[in-house]
Amino acid sequence: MEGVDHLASERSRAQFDVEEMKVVWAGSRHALEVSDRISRLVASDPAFRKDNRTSLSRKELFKNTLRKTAHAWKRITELRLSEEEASRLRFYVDEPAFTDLHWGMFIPAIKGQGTEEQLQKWLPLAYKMQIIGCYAQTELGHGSNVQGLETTATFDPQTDEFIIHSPTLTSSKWWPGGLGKVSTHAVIYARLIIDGKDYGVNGFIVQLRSMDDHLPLPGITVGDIGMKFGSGAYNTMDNGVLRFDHVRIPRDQMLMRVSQVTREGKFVQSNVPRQLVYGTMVYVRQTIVADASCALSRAVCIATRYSAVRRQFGSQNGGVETQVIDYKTQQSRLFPLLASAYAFRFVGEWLKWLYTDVTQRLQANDFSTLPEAHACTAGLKSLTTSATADGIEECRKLCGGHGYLCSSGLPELFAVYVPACTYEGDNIVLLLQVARFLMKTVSQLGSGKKPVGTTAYMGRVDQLMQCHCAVQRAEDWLKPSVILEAFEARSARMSVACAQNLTNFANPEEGFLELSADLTEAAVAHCQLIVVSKFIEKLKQDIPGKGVKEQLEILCNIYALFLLHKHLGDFLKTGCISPKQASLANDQLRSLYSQARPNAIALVDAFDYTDHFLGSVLGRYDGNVYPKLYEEAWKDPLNDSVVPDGYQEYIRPMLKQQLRNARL
Ligand SMILES: CCCCCCCC/C=C\CCCCCCCCCCC/C=C/C(=O)SCCNC(=O)CCNC(=O)[C@H](O)C(C)(C)COP(=O)(O)OP(=O)(O)OC[C@H]1O[C@@H](n2cnc3c(N)ncnc32)[C@H](O)[C@@H]1OP(=O)(O)O
Ligand SMILES: Cc1cc2nc3c(=O)[nH]c(=O)nc-3n(C[C@H](O)[C@H](O)[C@H](O)COP(=O)(O)OP(=O)(O)OC[C@H]3O[C@@H](n4cnc5c(N)ncnc54)[C@H](O)[C@@H]3O)c2cc1C
Repeated sequence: MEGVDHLASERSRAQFDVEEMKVVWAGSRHALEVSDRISRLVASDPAFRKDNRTSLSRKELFKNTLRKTAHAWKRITELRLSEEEASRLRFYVDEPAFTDLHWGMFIPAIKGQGTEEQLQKWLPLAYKMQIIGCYAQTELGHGSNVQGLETTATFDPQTDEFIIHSPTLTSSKWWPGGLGKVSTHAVIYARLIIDGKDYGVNGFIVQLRSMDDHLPLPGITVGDIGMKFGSGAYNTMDNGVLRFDHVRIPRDQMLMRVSQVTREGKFVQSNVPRQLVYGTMVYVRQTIVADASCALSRAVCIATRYSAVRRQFGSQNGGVETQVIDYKTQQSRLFPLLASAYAFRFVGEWLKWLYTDVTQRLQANDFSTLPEAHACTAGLKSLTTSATADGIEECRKLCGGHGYLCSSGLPELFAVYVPACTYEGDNIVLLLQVARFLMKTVSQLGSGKKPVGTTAYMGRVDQLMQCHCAVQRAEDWLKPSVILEAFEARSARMSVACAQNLTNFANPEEGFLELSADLTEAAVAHCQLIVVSKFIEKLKQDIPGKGVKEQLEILCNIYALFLLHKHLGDFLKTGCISPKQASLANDQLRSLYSQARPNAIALVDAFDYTDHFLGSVLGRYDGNVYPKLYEEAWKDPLNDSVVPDGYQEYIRPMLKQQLRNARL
């Protein structure tokens, strides 16, 4: 029935103020106003229609994306949208495009690694989109191992130029988004060679295409790398391949904030750490954490609404069947994901603060917090994207068969999201970076150097190695101090165990390789502690609105106790809790699910997603699922004709043949 809210009775059961929860989710009243206004602007503009994506060919899909980005840019300039509004518009348009790399990596790379003069020259052009850029780091042969890149930038003192060259097939740039068909420029990463000496990987601005006719410049071969996972999905993006044949660029197109090459060909290292060449990745990893909460909340919103609509079994005497959301198994799969979406939101907010803080310090030549910023962005990027990709797939299963239909929105969401586990650093490679940081922290404990920031708890290692969990009743698991101590003890004990095992190897690098699987588990434990502790910190803030804080407390406890249940092996093996305490945690978790149940629909309404953005028949706000699913099926191009194309050629002859055989 059109216009009827099938989820109204669910909404009436909510025990908190949904409008105030929307403010908490958005981050502020102002952010909610902007987000709400822009989401409606996008949803009401037919140019941003997206329900036909999965049936378009690659060429149509790509052209459609070009049309949408041009329209988006027109609206941004016509309406004079602020950076915040423009970025919300990009979010609600919900389509990966070359503009992501232009705004998200090309501009930040120049900003972070360029000198003042370089910023003044390139940024105005890029901001007005008079040039379009991408971030070309990865090559066919090397992605994770940035130090292994092969593209060369050889200084020619005669002409004051660099010669950019791809010496091997494996040195071809491979993957950069926006490179294949659109970008006119790129920040490319290449080995700096002066007078035969290799000075390692640096960034260079290179023009790729003519500004007159868009043709590649001499010496440049560029194209798209081909179809990717899923229909629609990330295929709106022109991930590209690029080869250089001795392409010359002026010397001042090397990004020279970190290192410089003088007119005489002298290499000069600034007083900033070399690692700043990797700065753009730190920036993007931080944005990816915030984005994880968006992708996960979207899947959870669909699965929660559908779970309240869907009924199976349990009918007594012809009465209504049970809503599947009332099954404890459904709750134990769904509610931890709901809690994770909120947890990732808050850790994302905190990470943004950390990133801003480290950037300000870098500007003042204080590099002390850079290793922590790298470890946190790498680790949390890894943790949140892995959990989100798995969570989206779990939401698909939570929707049963209908979740497999493209009209559920979940297959495309998964296909677009899952490369986040790989891009901006493979998740395992990034966890190993965290592990390195943790091992360094543990090794310095005896030196009197006090760990700070997210590793401050390691400073209490003696106490954490011996403490006994105080839980005696299930309710004790609701105390933040109890949860924190259990997570800190588990993380400290796992790191210390790894550090002790490493001492059994004569060569520490060999030991690190041999123990790398254990090390990634220690890194996960540390990152989970960060997420739990930031959720707990969030709850210490003043949070207005009837029942809002109480609901967040329930979600925080679900998140922590769900992790404890999932990683019980770690907690028991390290002796942080006893089997009896584990079973009390489980009892508490079941009780928390019951408390979350009446609020589930309102908790996903608080994400404030429009039906346009959700793009899901199952997740519709009004819960009117069945008529819409039925309607949607008839829109499939296969249903354009009752008898399919191909009947005459393939089906009819087969049927006739069977008939002839039967007569013989
Ligand atoms: C609709 C139209 C709208 C119109 C427009 C509207 C406006 C829109 C506005 C906004 C839109 C914005 C949208 C943004 C969206 C962004 C989209 C993102 C899409 C993502 C696409 C993907 C891109 C990529 O993938 S780029 C390539 C990424 N590559 C990697 O991540 C490679 C991974 N490898 C590495 O990072 C490193 O090599 C390493 C970490 C593995 C290190 O390797 P290793 O060799 O061991 O170490 P080494 O290099 O020797 O380093 C030694 C020490 O340095 C430390 N270190 C390493 N990395 C860092 C770092 N990043 N920072 C600081 N320190 C670092 C390392 O720990 C070592 O330290 P130690 O103390 O010596 O141990
Ligand atoms: C959709 C998408 C968009 C992208 N966009 C861009 C872009 O715009 N610009 C750009 O420059 N790049 C881009 N990339 C490339 C991306 O950054 C790399 O693919 C990524 O960094 C992983 O590197 P790799 O492909 O070399 O993986 P590999 O390193 O080859 O990984 C293969 C396997 O080896 C394992 N492995 C590797 N090293 C280690 C180790 N030291 N220890 C243990 N295991 C290890 C990994 O865990 C993985 O299982 C994009 C990639 C994708 C998928």
